[in-house]
Amino acid sequence: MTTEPFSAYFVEVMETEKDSFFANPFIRAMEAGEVYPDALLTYVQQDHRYLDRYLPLYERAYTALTKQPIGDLFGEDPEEYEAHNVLLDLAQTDDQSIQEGDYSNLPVTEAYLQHMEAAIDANPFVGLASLAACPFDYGYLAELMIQENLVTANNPFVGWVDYYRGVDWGLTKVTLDILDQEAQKVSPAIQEAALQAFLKSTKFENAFFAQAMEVVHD
Ligand SMILES: Cc1ncc(CO)c(N)n1
Repeated sequence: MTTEPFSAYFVEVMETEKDSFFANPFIRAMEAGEVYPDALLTYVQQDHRYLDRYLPLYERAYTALTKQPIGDLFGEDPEEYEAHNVLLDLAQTDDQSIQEGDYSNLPVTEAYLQHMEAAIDANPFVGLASLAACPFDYGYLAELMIQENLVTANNPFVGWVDYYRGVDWGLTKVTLDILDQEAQKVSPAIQEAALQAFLKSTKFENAFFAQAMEVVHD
């Protein structure tokens, strides 16, 4: 056992991966305050699908590890409508198409969800680590974007960044606390598998932004 909490590795992963997030065309457009309506709509559609499946997966891993019901852990806006609406407003569209659901999952969306599902099936600790990237990475990136003045008050995306800077910390903290506690009960091999699952999810997070931007160039 190491003296560092298990979740400290997640910070290390993001320190390594952050440059590739900031090279991502979707993030670069955000920093530049450039609005690509098709990319934003595609992102929100895919994210709506993603969260619909993510939330039950999270609940599965959470209850398997803690033996507790999920309660109101997801808070008041589990589908993240507030954040999505910032993007839909910028794209000058309402969310009708999203609610009607007349679109399919893009490959990264599907692959990312299947990765988390398989991780939970294999082991709930590994599963929760794979699920942790979702709140952790957004919180980390949003904080950095504000701290480093990459997105400032007059940037049209500042509301989106502010949302993830604040709201996701609740779920992040609970998730990291569980992982830090459970890490002490699992083998080094399972810890390593969990770290790899988190890294893979983080790479999917980057690809998830990128796939939305690809529609602009179609
Ligand atoms: C794909 C993805 N990752 C992370 C978040 C943040 O919850 C989100 N809404 N969507």
